[in-house]
Amino acid sequence: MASGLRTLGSKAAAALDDELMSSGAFSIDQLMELAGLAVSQALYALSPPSKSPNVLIACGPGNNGGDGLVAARHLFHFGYKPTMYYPKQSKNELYQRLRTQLEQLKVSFTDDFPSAAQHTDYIIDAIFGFSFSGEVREPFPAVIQALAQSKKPVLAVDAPSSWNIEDGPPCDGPGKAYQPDALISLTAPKPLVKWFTGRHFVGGRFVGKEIAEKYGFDVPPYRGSDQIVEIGKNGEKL
Ligand SMILES: NC(=O)C1=CN([C@@H]2O[C@H](COP(=O)(O)OP(=O)(O)OC[C@H]3O[C@@H](n4cnc5c(N)ncnc54)[C@H](O)[C@@H]3O)[C@@H](O)[C@H]2O)[C@H](O)CC1
Ligand SMILES: [K+]
Repeated sequence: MASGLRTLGSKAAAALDDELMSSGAFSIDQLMELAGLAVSQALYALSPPSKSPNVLIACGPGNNGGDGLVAARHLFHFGYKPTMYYPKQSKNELYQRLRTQLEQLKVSFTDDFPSAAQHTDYIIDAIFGFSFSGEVREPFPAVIQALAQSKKPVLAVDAPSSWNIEDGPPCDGPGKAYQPDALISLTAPKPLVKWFTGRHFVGGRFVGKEIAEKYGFDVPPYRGSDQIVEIGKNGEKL
């Protein structure tokens, strides 16, 4: 309860996703679009394009990476210049379409994350979310290392990548010293927020009170038409 809001563990988050996409009648495209839009709005709240025009977005192989691809498109339209690092690309049609949409906007892709990280203004970590487990596999250890050592601010999507969803930062390895500047939790904070010390947003506005109660978390106190809400250490709206 470090954020003051009740949290959602990794198994419950996956079960909720399944329910939203079965009896809830949502498609993954819809959920990912709202999640990615919320990520882009969190970055805008943290640092508008006039302050940090260049954004490097690291995307992993799953839906966390998909949120990063969607966020990049919105950020482009907000006036940022996104650069993508997306080393393990899924053959799934949804991800291919998200990539094509970026290519049509002439968004650039890089293979060298550590070098790109030195020449950007802001970094988005969309590598792993609530389905991450175990030790970080190649090619991501060097990326986590670069995130941990980054002098540029980092916004993590749903989880600081390499952190255990329930137990927080790993005891050793490249993620041990990783503490991003900001985090956007999607739908609800995960238990790892207990170890997180930066600015905390919640987004992914697609769940009503009834479902939230069933899964034991709170619908965040969104204001008006906002897709995100910043949460203080005691759960208050900032
Ligand atoms: N309801 C919501 O809030 C929604 C959130 N979304 C986002 O989806 C992710 C969860 O997505 P999922 O595809 O289940 O998993 P991940 O992206 O977290 O990762 C899976 C991916 O990573 C690989 N992997 C796992 N462990 C490791 C490891 N140790 N080393 C290397 N690779 C690893 C695994 O093989 C998979 O390929 C959630 O966090 C939100 O960001 C949805 O967009 C919308 C609904
Ligand atoms: K992440």
